[in-house]
Amino acid sequence: MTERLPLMAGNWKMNLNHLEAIQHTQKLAFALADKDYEAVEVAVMVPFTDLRSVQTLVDGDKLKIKYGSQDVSQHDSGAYTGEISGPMLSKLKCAYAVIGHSERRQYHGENEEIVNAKVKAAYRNGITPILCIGEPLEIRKAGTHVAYTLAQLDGALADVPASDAESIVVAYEPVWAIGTGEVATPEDAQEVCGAIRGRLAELYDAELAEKVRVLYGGSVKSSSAAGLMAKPDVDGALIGGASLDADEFVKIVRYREQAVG
Ligand SMILES: O=C[C@H](O)COP(=O)(O)O
Repeated sequence: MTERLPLMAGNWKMNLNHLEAIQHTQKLAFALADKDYEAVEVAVMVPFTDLRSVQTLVDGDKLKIKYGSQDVSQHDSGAYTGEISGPMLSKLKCAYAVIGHSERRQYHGENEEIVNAKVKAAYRNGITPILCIGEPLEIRKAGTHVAYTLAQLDGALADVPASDAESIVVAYEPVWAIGTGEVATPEDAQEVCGAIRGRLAELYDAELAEKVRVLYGGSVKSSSAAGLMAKPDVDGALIGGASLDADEFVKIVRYREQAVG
């Protein structure tokens, strides 16, 4: 079985201006030790306006923390006012781009076709997508959450070759758990993360599916991280609110030191 290095990715959402971003990243860099990075990959997904500041810090101080954007345009250049392209992000050495976050789907009308085009734009520019999928509350209540989430996965990966898909990060983020304080149980997370891995094996092959990291996101805190991470198909977390508190984020990175609760 492939060893998957867990990924703890903070999604700052629309928080922290570039000065605050510098302060926050320095705090993380100061708190995290080499041994933390050996056990876990640590990343921050920051607002576009913070990227240059974070890049300068990471490059200048040779920090091991990775960074990326929260979106990417499906187009590489042109008359798309307000958009930020893959080549721009790759010039800033972004390792990752969050794609298809439920807030983008809800507030910016991103559908499967757009998400699929954005996944391809990221790969075209050497950026690894953190693809977000997950069901809203009414779908969970109807009991069709696995099928719903897998359909989102199918749509996002349409015509994406295995040579690209093998590096994708998939984040299962049930919408009802995002920013609500209502974290999914480890069993809920495992059910869908396991199904995602199963579908990757069907779409590609078992070897690829074993390599891909599947994260859970939705109200993750240091008190819930260890329990989620104990599940075999949960390979990390996409952390919103708790990633804005450096001490709490570091505790999540060090989930192995926390009780399984
Ligand atoms: O991308 C992160 C998720 O939307 C989770 O956010 P949250 O941890 O604030 O619930």
